[in-house]
Amino acid sequence: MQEKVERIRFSNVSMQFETDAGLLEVVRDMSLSIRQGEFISLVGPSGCGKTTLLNMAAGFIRPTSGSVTIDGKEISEPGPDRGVMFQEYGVFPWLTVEENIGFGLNLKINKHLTADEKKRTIDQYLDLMGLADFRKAYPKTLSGGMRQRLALARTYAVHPQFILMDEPFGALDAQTRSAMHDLLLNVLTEEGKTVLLITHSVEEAVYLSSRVMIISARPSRIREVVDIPFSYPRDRSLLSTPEFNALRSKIYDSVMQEYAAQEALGKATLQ
Ligand SMILES: Nc1ncnc2c1ncn2[C@@H]1O[C@H](COP(=O)(O)OP(=O)(O)OP(=O)(O)O)[C@@H](O)[C@H]1O
Repeated sequence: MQEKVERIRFSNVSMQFETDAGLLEVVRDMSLSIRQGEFISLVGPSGCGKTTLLNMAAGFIRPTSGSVTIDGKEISEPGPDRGVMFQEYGVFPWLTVEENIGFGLNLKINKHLTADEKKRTIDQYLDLMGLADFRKAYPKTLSGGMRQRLALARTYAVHPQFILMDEPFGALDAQTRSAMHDLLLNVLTEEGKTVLLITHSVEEAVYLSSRVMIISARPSRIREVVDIPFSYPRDRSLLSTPEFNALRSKIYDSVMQEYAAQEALGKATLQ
């Protein structure tokens, strides 16, 4: 099999934050690489530094030491090659559905697009996400699942090469969450994106990812990288196979050990 090219690389990354209680060491000497077309999930205890890592890849913050690069070039700021999606704040409440999808298309970076091309892209994503009947609606009138579909459409419409997602489905009910997983997998299979996802759901991580990285308690390092051997496209029948359940249990056990370590750390800090 041909080796896929490396796109994002964390090299010996450390991160410390100044806090009222002193210096907080969040990430210690972490190295990891993400290859073209991979779907990587980060799982680990709350507060271990997952969002901090994603923020570095997004270009929102820079590490205290070490480097984070895309195609060998140091990331120094956010860029249109990276679409970022959070649990909340994924959509602008003051814009309609179609204006939200069109937002990124109207930025300076896309000034080469004609009005016709923008409209076609907006229509395409309205259809793909099942939002065509709501194009003039404002986000507050949509359900949680529809808002997340809109956030996904907005992220996708500008065709980023990388999708960085921080617990994007955390607030959704189980059914909507499942529907979003399958929608995401469909779109990804069509467009071959490289994805970094943070999730607290081990099942979600195993179902969606090609590799799952288990992050340790603080100061975080990579405890384990688990290859997920199931081919794409995937469907929900995978969830009831013994292979899926074995991987889920194995990862869950590792994550729970790190949760216990993080909790002990919290108690030690409180003493
Ligand atoms: N700008 C900052 N200044 C000070 N401390 C920070 C800052 N950003 C993050 N932290 C601290 O760094 C630690 C890691 O935070 P981070 O949000 O990366 O964790 P996480 O693994 O994503 O957590 P969760 O799973 O709960 O979202 C936390 O203790 C947090 O309080």
